[in-house]
Amino acid sequence: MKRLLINIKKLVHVEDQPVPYLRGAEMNQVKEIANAFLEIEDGKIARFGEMSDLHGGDIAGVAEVLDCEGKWVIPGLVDSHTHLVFAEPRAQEFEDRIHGLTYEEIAARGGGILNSAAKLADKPEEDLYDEAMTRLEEMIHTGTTGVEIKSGYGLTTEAELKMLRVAQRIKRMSPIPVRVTFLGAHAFPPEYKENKEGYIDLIINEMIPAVAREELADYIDVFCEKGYFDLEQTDRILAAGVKHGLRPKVHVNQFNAFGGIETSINHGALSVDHLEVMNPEDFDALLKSECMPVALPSCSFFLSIPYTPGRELIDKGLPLALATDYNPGSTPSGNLLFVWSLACIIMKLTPTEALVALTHNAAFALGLEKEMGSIAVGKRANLIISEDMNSLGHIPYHFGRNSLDRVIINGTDFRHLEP
Ligand SMILES: N=CN[C@@H](CCC(=O)O)C(=O)O
Ligand SMILES: [Zn+2]
Repeated sequence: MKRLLINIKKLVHVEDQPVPYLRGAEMNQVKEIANAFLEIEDGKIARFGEMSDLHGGDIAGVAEVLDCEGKWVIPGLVDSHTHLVFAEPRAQEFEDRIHGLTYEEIAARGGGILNSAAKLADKPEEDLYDEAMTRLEEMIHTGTTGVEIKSGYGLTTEAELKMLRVAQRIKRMSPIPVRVTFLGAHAFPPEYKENKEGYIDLIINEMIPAVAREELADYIDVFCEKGYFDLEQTDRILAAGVKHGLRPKVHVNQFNAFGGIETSINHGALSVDHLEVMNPEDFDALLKSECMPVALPSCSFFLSIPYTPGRELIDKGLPLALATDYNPGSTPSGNLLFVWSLACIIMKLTPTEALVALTHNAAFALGLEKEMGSIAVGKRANLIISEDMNSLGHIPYHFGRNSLDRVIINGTDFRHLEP
Protein backbone atom coordinates (compact mmCIF):
# COMPACT_ATOMS: atom_id res chain seq x y z
CA MET A 1 0.00 0.00 0.00
CA LYS A 2 1.22 3.49 -0.92
CA ARG A 3 0.71 6.69 1.03
CA LEU A 4 1.91 10.12 -0.04
CA LEU A 5 2.63 13.07 2.27
CA ILE A 6 2.66 16.32 0.30
CA ASN A 7 3.32 20.04 0.87
CA ILE A 8 5.53 19.24 3.89
CA LYS A 9 6.83 22.57 5.17
CA LYS A 10 10.15 20.96 6.22
CA LEU A 11 11.23 17.34 5.95
CA VAL A 12 13.89 17.05 8.64
CA HIS A 13 17.05 14.93 8.79
CA VAL A 14 17.04 13.28 5.40
CA GLU A 15 19.96 11.04 4.48
CA ASP A 16 20.93 9.89 1.00
CA GLN A 17 23.68 7.68 2.35
CA PRO A 18 22.76 6.69 5.90
CA VAL A 19 25.49 6.61 8.54
CA PRO A 20 25.28 4.72 11.87
CA TYR A 21 25.25 7.82 14.10
CA LEU A 22 26.28 11.49 14.23
CA ARG A 23 28.93 12.95 16.52
CA GLY A 24 30.12 16.42 17.62
CA ALA A 25 29.39 19.22 15.15
CA GLU A 26 27.65 16.78 12.76
CA MET A 27 24.75 16.68 15.21
CA ASN A 28 23.83 20.26 14.31
CA GLN A 29 24.10 19.83 10.56
CA VAL A 30 21.24 17.65 9.45
CA LYS A 31 19.83 18.02 5.95
CA GLU A 32 16.31 19.40 5.54
CA ILE A 33 14.09 19.72 2.49
CA ALA A 34 11.62 22.62 2.34
CA ASN A 35 8.26 22.15 0.55
CA ALA A 36 8.77 18.40 0.34
CA PHE A 37 6.94 15.17 -0.34
CA LEU A 38 7.45 11.72 1.15
CA GLU A 39 6.15 8.47 -0.27
CA ILE A 40 5.51 5.47 1.96
CA GLU A 41 5.12 1.96 0.60
CA ASP A 42 4.38 -1.13 2.70
CA GLY A 43 5.27 0.70 5.90
CA LYS A 44 8.70 1.87 4.66
CA ILE A 45 10.02 5.15 3.31
CA ALA A 46 10.03 4.66 -0.47
CA ARG A 47 10.95 8.08 -1.85
CA PHE A 48 11.20 11.74 -0.88
CA GLY A 49 12.17 15.06 -2.40
CA GLU A 50 11.01 18.54 -3.33
CA MET A 51 7.38 19.05 -4.36
CA SER A 52 8.66 20.30 -7.73
CA ASP A 53 9.96 16.75 -8.38
CA LEU A 54 6.52 15.24 -7.87
CA HIS A 55 4.52 14.75 -11.05
CA GLY A 56 0.88 13.89 -11.83
CA GLY A 57 1.75 10.27 -12.58
CA ASP A 58 3.29 9.84 -9.11
CA ILE A 59 -0.19 9.91 -7.59
CA ALA A 60 -1.31 6.82 -9.53
CA GLY A 61 -1.71 3.81 -7.26
CA VAL A 62 -1.51 5.90 -4.07
CA ALA A 63 -4.11 4.86 -1.48
CA GLU A 64 -4.04 8.13 0.44
CA VAL A 65 -2.60 11.59 -0.05
CA LEU A 66 -2.03 13.55 3.17
CA ASP A 67 -1.66 17.30 2.85
CA CYS A 68 0.94 18.48 5.41
CA GLU A 69 0.68 22.21 4.64
CA GLY A 70 2.43 24.18 7.42
CA LYS A 71 3.66 21.02 9.19
CA TRP A 72 7.10 19.47 9.66
CA VAL A 73 7.79 15.78 9.14
CA ILE A 74 10.45 14.41 11.46
CA PRO A 75 11.91 10.93 12.17
CA GLY A 76 10.05 9.20 15.02
CA LEU A 77 11.71 9.45 18.44
CA VAL A 78 13.41 6.41 20.01
CA ASP A 79 13.62 5.73 23.76
CA SER A 80 16.73 3.62 24.34
CA HIS A 81 16.49 3.36 28.15
CA THR A 82 13.32 2.48 30.09
CA HIS A 83 12.17 0.33 32.99
CA LEU A 84 8.65 0.19 31.54
CA VAL A 85 7.53 -3.01 33.29
CA PHE A 86 6.91 -2.30 36.98
CA ALA A 87 4.27 -3.12 39.55
CA GLU A 88 3.37 0.11 41.32
CA PRO A 89 4.23 3.82 41.42
CA ARG A 90 6.40 4.96 44.38
CA ALA A 91 4.69 8.24 45.20
CA GLN A 92 5.43 7.89 48.93
CA GLU A 93 9.17 8.07 48.20
CA PHE A 94 8.49 11.20 46.15
CA GLU A 95 7.00 12.78 49.28
CA ASP A 96 9.87 11.47 51.44
CA ARG A 97 12.28 13.29 49.15
CA ILE A 98 10.24 16.48 49.42
CA HIS A 99 10.79 16.16 53.18
CA GLY A 100 14.54 15.94 52.72
CA LEU A 101 15.53 12.29 52.21
CA THR A 102 17.81 11.53 49.26
CA TYR A 103 17.36 8.74 46.69
CA GLU A 104 20.32 6.92 48.30
CA GLU A 105 18.89 7.30 51.84
CA ILE A 106 15.53 5.92 50.74
CA ALA A 107 17.28 2.95 49.14
CA ALA A 108 19.35 2.35 52.30
CA ARG A 109 16.08 2.07 54.28
CA GLY A 110 14.88 -0.75 52.00
CA GLY A 111 12.89 1.50 49.68
CA GLY A 112 13.82 2.23 46.09
CA ILE A 113 14.50 -0.71 43.79
CA LEU A 114 13.86 -3.23 46.60
CA ASN A 115 10.45 -1.65 47.21
CA SER A 116 9.60 -2.18 43.51
CA ALA A 117 10.93 -5.77 43.62
CA ALA A 118 8.72 -6.65 46.61
CA LYS A 119 5.66 -5.33 44.79
CA LEU A 120 6.48 -7.05 41.52
CA ALA A 121 6.91 -10.49 43.10
CA ASP A 122 3.16 -10.72 43.84
CA LYS A 123 1.83 -9.21 40.65
CA PRO A 124 0.49 -11.51 37.90
CA GLU A 125 2.17 -11.37 34.50
CA GLU A 126 -1.11 -10.41 32.87
CA ASP A 127 -1.45 -7.25 34.99
CA LEU A 128 2.19 -6.27 34.46
CA TYR A 129 1.64 -6.63 30.71
CA ASP A 130 -1.62 -4.63 30.62
CA GLU A 131 -0.20 -1.77 32.67
CA ALA A 132 3.04 -1.60 30.68
CA MET A 133 1.05 -1.52 27.42
CA THR A 134 -1.01 1.41 28.75
CA ARG A 135 2.25 3.26 29.48
CA LEU A 136 3.59 2.37 26.05
CA GLU A 137 0.50 3.78 24.35
CA GLU A 138 0.94 7.05 26.24
CA MET A 139 4.59 7.17 25.15
CA ILE A 140 3.71 6.69 21.49
CA HIS A 141 1.34 9.67 21.68
CA THR A 142 4.33 11.83 22.65
CA GLY A 143 6.38 10.61 19.70
CA THR A 144 8.12 7.43 20.87
CA THR A 145 8.39 5.04 17.93
CA GLY A 146 11.00 2.54 19.25
CA VAL A 147 11.74 1.50 22.84
CA GLU A 148 14.00 -0.48 25.17
CA ILE A 149 12.58 -2.34 28.19
CA LYS A 150 14.74 -3.57 31.09
CA SER A 151 14.13 -6.17 33.75
CA GLY A 152 15.61 -5.48 37.20
CA TYR A 153 12.64 -5.42 39.57
CA GLY A 154 12.65 -9.21 39.91
CA LEU A 155 15.97 -9.95 41.63
CA THR A 156 15.16 -13.68 41.81
CA THR A 157 15.54 -15.98 38.82
CA GLU A 158 11.80 -16.59 38.71
CA ALA A 159 10.80 -12.93 38.92
CA GLU A 160 13.49 -11.72 36.50
CA LEU A 161 12.32 -14.28 33.93
CA LYS A 162 8.74 -13.19 34.58
CA MET A 163 9.63 -9.57 33.81
CA LEU A 164 11.51 -10.58 30.68
CA ARG A 165 8.59 -12.70 29.47
CA VAL A 166 6.31 -9.68 29.87
CA ALA A 167 8.82 -7.55 27.92
CA GLN A 168 9.03 -10.21 25.20
CA ARG A 169 5.23 -10.29 24.92
CA ILE A 170 5.25 -6.50 24.51
CA LYS A 171 7.95 -6.95 21.85
CA ARG A 172 5.71 -9.36 19.95
CA MET A 173 2.51 -7.32 20.27
CA SER A 174 3.79 -3.76 19.97
CA PRO A 175 3.62 -1.99 16.60
CA ILE A 176 6.92 -0.25 17.41
CA PRO A 177 10.29 -2.04 17.66
CA VAL A 178 11.17 -3.17 21.19
CA ARG A 179 14.55 -4.34 22.51
CA VAL A 180 14.84 -6.13 25.85
CA THR A 181 17.64 -5.83 28.41
CA PHE A 182 18.40 -8.16 31.32
CA LEU A 183 19.16 -6.15 34.49
CA GLY A 184 19.34 -8.78 37.23
CA ALA A 185 22.25 -6.75 38.64
CA HIS A 186 20.04 -3.80 39.59
CA ALA A 187 20.32 -4.18 43.40
CA PHE A 188 21.24 -6.84 45.95
CA PRO A 189 18.09 -8.54 47.33
CA PRO A 190 17.78 -8.36 51.16
CA GLU A 191 18.49 -12.09 51.60
CA TYR A 192 21.92 -11.57 49.96
CA LYS A 193 22.83 -8.45 51.97
CA GLU A 194 25.55 -10.34 53.83
CA ASN A 195 26.33 -12.68 50.93
CA LYS A 196 26.87 -10.49 47.89
CA GLU A 197 29.02 -13.13 46.25
CA GLY A 198 26.04 -15.49 46.44
CA TYR A 199 23.90 -13.13 44.37
CA ILE A 200 26.68 -12.56 41.80
CA ASP A 201 26.96 -16.33 41.55
CA LEU A 202 23.19 -16.61 41.01
CA ILE A 203 23.28 -13.98 38.25
CA ILE A 204 26.27 -15.51 36.46
CA ASN A 205 25.54 -19.20 36.85
CA GLU A 206 21.75 -19.32 36.88
CA MET A 207 20.05 -16.18 35.59
CA ILE A 208 22.24 -15.36 32.57
CA PRO A 209 22.28 -18.95 31.23
CA ALA A 210 18.48 -19.16 31.64
CA VAL A 211 17.92 -15.80 29.94
CA ALA A 212 20.15 -16.89 27.04
CA ARG A 213 18.62 -20.38 26.79
CA GLU A 214 15.08 -18.98 26.58
CA GLU A 215 16.23 -16.09 24.33
CA LEU A 216 14.56 -13.56 26.62
CA ALA A 217 16.93 -10.60 26.18
CA ASP A 218 18.95 -8.71 23.58
CA TYR A 219 21.25 -6.87 25.99
CA ILE A 220 22.70 -7.01 29.51
CA ASP A 221 22.86 -4.15 32.00
CA VAL A 222 24.40 -3.62 35.48
CA PHE A 223 23.78 -0.76 37.92
CA CYS A 224 27.48 0.04 38.44
CA GLU A 225 27.35 2.37 41.44
CA LYS A 226 28.54 2.69 45.05
CA GLY A 227 26.26 0.59 47.25
CA TYR A 228 25.14 -1.46 44.23
CA PHE A 229 27.61 -3.27 41.94
CA ASP A 230 31.28 -2.37 42.14
CA LEU A 231 33.75 -2.39 39.27
CA GLU A 232 34.98 -5.91 39.77
CA GLN A 233 31.44 -7.33 40.08
CA THR A 234 30.32 -5.32 37.02
CA ASP A 235 33.30 -6.68 35.10
CA ARG A 236 32.43 -10.29 35.88
CA ILE A 237 28.71 -9.93 35.17
CA LEU A 238 29.28 -8.17 31.85
CA ALA A 239 31.83 -10.84 30.84
CA ALA A 240 29.30 -13.58 31.60
CA GLY A 241 26.62 -11.74 29.61
CA VAL A 242 28.89 -11.27 26.61
CA LYS A 243 29.82 -14.96 26.74
CA HIS A 244 26.10 -15.70 26.34
CA GLY A 245 25.62 -13.27 23.44
CA LEU A 246 24.24 -10.32 25.44
CA ARG A 247 25.86 -7.01 24.55
CA PRO A 248 26.22 -4.53 27.44
CA LYS A 249 24.24 -1.31 27.89
CA VAL A 250 25.26 -0.13 31.33
CA HIS A 251 24.02 2.18 34.13
CA VAL A 252 27.19 4.10 35.08
CA ASN A 253 28.30 7.37 36.71
CA GLN A 254 24.87 8.31 38.10
CA PHE A 255 26.17 9.39 41.52
CA ASN A 256 29.87 8.45 41.43
CA ALA A 257 32.56 8.10 38.76
CA PHE A 258 35.00 5.26 39.42
CA GLY A 259 35.82 3.63 36.09
CA GLY A 260 32.49 2.07 35.06
CA ILE A 261 32.64 3.65 31.62
CA GLU A 262 36.02 2.14 30.78
CA THR A 263 34.99 -1.27 32.13
CA SER A 264 31.81 -1.19 30.03
CA ILE A 265 33.74 -0.17 26.92
CA ASN A 266 36.23 -3.01 27.52
CA HIS A 267 33.28 -5.39 27.18
CA GLY A 268 32.14 -3.79 23.91
CA ALA A 269 29.22 -1.86 25.43
CA LEU A 270 26.75 -0.48 22.89
CA SER A 271 25.90 2.36 25.27
CA VAL A 272 26.74 3.79 28.69
CA ASP A 273 23.79 5.50 30.34
CA HIS A 274 23.34 8.24 32.99
CA LEU A 275 26.81 9.91 33.12
CA GLU A 276 25.70 12.69 35.48
CA VAL A 277 29.16 12.61 37.09
CA MET A 278 32.13 12.48 34.72
CA ASN A 279 35.93 12.38 35.20
CA PRO A 280 38.38 13.51 32.50
CA GLU A 281 39.33 9.81 31.99
CA ASP A 282 35.68 9.04 31.20
CA PHE A 283 35.68 11.50 28.28
CA ASP A 284 38.98 9.99 27.04
CA ALA A 285 37.63 6.44 27.22
CA LEU A 286 34.54 7.45 25.22
CA LEU A 287 36.63 9.30 22.63
CA LYS A 288 38.57 6.11 21.89
CA SER A 289 35.39 4.01 21.53
CA GLU A 290 32.28 3.48 19.41
CA CYS A 291 30.12 3.38 22.56
CA MET A 292 27.09 5.73 22.67
CA PRO A 293 26.81 7.99 25.75
CA VAL A 294 23.15 8.27 26.81
CA ALA A 295 21.84 11.15 28.94
CA LEU A 296 18.63 10.89 30.99
CA PRO A 297 17.70 14.49 31.86
CA SER A 298 14.22 13.68 33.23
CA CYS A 299 15.93 11.63 35.95
CA SER A 300 18.14 14.61 36.87
CA PHE A 301 15.05 16.82 36.89
CA PHE A 302 13.04 14.50 39.13
CA LEU A 303 15.84 13.67 41.60
CA SER A 304 17.39 17.16 41.55
CA ILE A 305 20.81 15.72 40.73
CA PRO A 306 23.36 17.11 38.22
CA TYR A 307 22.61 16.85 34.50
CA THR A 308 24.87 14.88 32.16
CA PRO A 309 27.32 17.34 30.59
CA GLY A 310 25.80 16.88 27.14
CA ARG A 311 27.09 20.18 25.77
CA GLU A 312 30.64 19.24 26.78
CA LEU A 313 30.35 15.74 25.30
CA ILE A 314 29.25 17.14 21.93
CA ASP A 315 31.82 19.96 22.02
CA LYS A 316 34.53 17.34 22.53
CA GLY A 317 33.39 15.69 19.29
CA LEU A 318 31.47 12.84 20.91
CA PRO A 319 28.01 11.58 19.96
CA LEU A 320 25.12 11.75 22.44
CA ALA A 321 21.74 10.03 22.75
CA LEU A 322 18.84 11.06 24.99
CA ALA A 323 16.30 8.76 26.66
CA THR A 324 13.66 8.94 29.41
CA ASP A 325 14.73 6.26 31.97
CA TYR A 326 10.97 5.77 32.60
CA ASN A 327 10.71 4.00 36.01
CA PRO A 328 8.70 4.40 39.23
CA GLY A 329 11.61 5.64 41.39
CA SER A 330 13.76 8.17 39.60
CA THR A 331 11.73 9.08 36.48
CA PRO A 332 7.98 8.48 36.47
CA SER A 333 7.65 9.85 32.94
CA GLY A 334 8.00 8.36 29.46
CA ASN A 335 7.64 11.68 27.69
CA LEU A 336 10.47 12.21 25.19
CA LEU A 337 9.09 15.63 24.24
CA PHE A 338 9.83 16.78 27.80
CA VAL A 339 13.33 15.25 27.50
CA TRP A 340 13.75 17.34 24.32
CA SER A 341 12.85 20.51 26.26
CA LEU A 342 15.21 19.70 29.16
CA ALA A 343 18.05 18.94 26.73
CA CYS A 344 17.66 22.40 25.21
CA ILE A 345 16.78 24.42 28.31
CA ILE A 346 19.18 22.88 30.84
CA MET A 347 21.83 21.00 28.84
CA LYS A 348 22.06 23.76 26.19
CA LEU A 349 21.73 21.52 23.17
CA THR A 350 20.26 23.15 20.08
CA PRO A 351 16.83 21.79 19.04
CA THR A 352 18.56 20.03 16.12
CA GLU A 353 21.28 18.42 18.27
CA ALA A 354 18.65 17.21 20.70
CA LEU A 355 16.55 15.83 17.84
CA VAL A 356 19.54 13.81 16.56
CA ALA A 357 20.13 12.56 20.12
CA LEU A 358 16.46 11.48 20.32
CA THR A 359 16.31 9.81 16.90
CA HIS A 360 19.44 8.76 15.03
CA ASN A 361 21.80 8.32 17.97
CA ALA A 362 19.06 6.80 20.14
CA ALA A 363 18.37 4.25 17.40
CA PHE A 364 22.11 3.40 17.41
CA ALA A 365 22.02 2.99 21.21
CA LEU A 366 19.36 0.33 20.64
CA GLY A 367 20.92 -1.38 17.63
CA LEU A 368 18.10 -0.07 15.43
CA GLU A 369 20.02 2.45 13.33
CA LYS A 370 19.59 0.51 10.09
CA GLU A 371 15.80 0.69 10.34
CA MET A 372 15.12 3.95 12.19
CA GLY A 373 16.45 7.36 13.20
CA SER A 374 16.45 9.36 9.97
CA ILE A 375 14.48 9.89 6.77
CA ALA A 376 16.16 7.45 4.40
CA VAL A 377 14.81 5.16 1.69
CA GLY A 378 14.12 1.69 3.08
CA LYS A 379 13.85 2.78 6.74
CA ARG A 380 10.61 2.18 8.61
CA ALA A 381 8.03 4.93 8.11
CA ASN A 382 7.95 5.74 11.84
CA LEU A 383 7.50 9.49 11.78
CA ILE A 384 6.19 12.39 13.80
CA ILE A 385 4.29 15.22 12.17
CA SER A 386 4.23 18.57 13.98
CA GLU A 387 1.42 21.03 14.21
CA ASP A 388 1.87 24.17 12.06
CA MET A 389 5.17 25.76 13.08
CA ASN A 390 8.01 27.97 11.86
CA SER A 391 11.04 26.37 13.51
CA LEU A 392 12.10 23.04 14.97
CA GLY A 393 12.58 24.82 18.30
CA HIS A 394 8.79 25.28 18.49
CA ILE A 395 8.47 21.74 19.91
CA PRO A 396 10.96 21.92 22.85
CA TYR A 397 10.08 25.59 23.45
CA HIS A 398 6.51 24.58 24.32
CA PHE A 399 7.71 22.46 27.24
CA GLY A 400 5.09 20.25 28.84
CA ARG A 401 2.87 20.45 25.76
CA ASN A 402 2.40 17.98 22.95
CA SER A 403 3.03 19.93 19.72
CA LEU A 404 2.55 16.88 17.50
CA ASP A 405 -0.28 16.67 15.00
CA ARG A 406 0.14 12.91 14.60
CA VAL A 407 2.48 9.97 15.05
CA ILE A 408 2.92 7.57 12.13
CA ILE A 409 3.94 3.97 12.83
CA ASN A 410 4.87 1.72 9.91
CA GLY A 411 3.19 4.22 7.60
CA THR A 412 -0.13 4.33 9.47
CA ASP A 413 -1.53 7.00 11.81
CA PHE A 414 -1.27 5.78 15.39
CA ARG A 415 -4.48 5.93 17.38
CA HIS A 416 -4.61 3.11 19.93
CA LEU A 417 -2.84 -0.16 20.68
CA GLU A 418 -4.87 -3.18 19.70
CA PRO A 419 -6.08 -5.03 22.84
N1 LIG B 1 19.61 3.94 38.84
C1 LIG B 1 19.20 2.83 38.66
N2 LIG B 1 18.04 2.45 38.12
C2 LIG B 1 16.98 3.35 37.78
C3 LIG B 1 16.13 3.71 38.95
C4 LIG B 1 15.43 2.53 39.48
C5 LIG B 1 14.46 2.83 40.59
O1 LIG B 1 14.67 3.76 41.39
O2 LIG B 1 13.48 2.10 40.63
C6 LIG B 1 17.53 4.57 37.07
O3 LIG B 1 18.13 4.36 36.02
O4 LIG B 1 17.40 5.71 37.53
ZN1 LIG C 1 17.63 3.30 34.33
